[in-house]
Amino acid sequence: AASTATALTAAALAGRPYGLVVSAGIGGGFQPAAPLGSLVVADAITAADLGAETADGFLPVTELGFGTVTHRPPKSLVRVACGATGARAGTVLTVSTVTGTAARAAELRDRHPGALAEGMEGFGVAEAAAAHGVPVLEVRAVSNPVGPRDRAAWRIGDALTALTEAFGKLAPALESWNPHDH
Ligand SMILES: O=C(O)c1cccc(C(=O)CC[C@H]2O[C@@H](n3cnc4c(=O)[nH]cnc43)[C@H](O)[C@@H]2O)c1
Repeated sequence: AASTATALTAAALAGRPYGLVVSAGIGGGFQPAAPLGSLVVADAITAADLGAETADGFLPVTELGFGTVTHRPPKSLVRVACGATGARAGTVLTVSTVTGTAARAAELRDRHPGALAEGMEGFGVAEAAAAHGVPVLEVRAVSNPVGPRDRAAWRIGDALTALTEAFGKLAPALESWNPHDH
């Protein structure tokens, strides 16, 4: 978030503002919807653990009366990104703690039925982009299942290969994206 805000501010001050922010990386995939090596493009970027724990369960900051928990990339941008890369569109959760148990995965799935993946940076990047009025896109290549911690199940190399291939197709598609499309 800090780096994105700094880059956006520096570019704006230099008179060459960015037109789009892309947050990309590896991530955990909710199974079976987002298999290892597959790509997810966020149609919602949601802070999954930004709020308060209460005796009755988790309350997002929005229910505490302030803040934001979801940023929504432009629909046309999501469509273009999925069309170019074959990615699935769904909610990508931003977490501060990587999910490591089946119980936590189930809790997140209950709270966010549209979630396909989780990562750690998307929401902060989206906050910075929103502060500058710049659209945001989040792309995750699935390196591990969301669930019980199992380092043997990680496929970071495969995910990075998928992400690299996706960017070969994504970059030209983004160049031709018209921000005024709906
Ligand atoms: O130690 C672990 O059990 C563990 C499991 C998965 C990921 C990590 C990381 O520290 C990854 C940080 C890095 O990768 C992204 N990422 C990848 N998989 C996940 C995930 O399942 N949940 C959240 N973030 C993930 C993350 O965006 C960071 O860039 C450790």
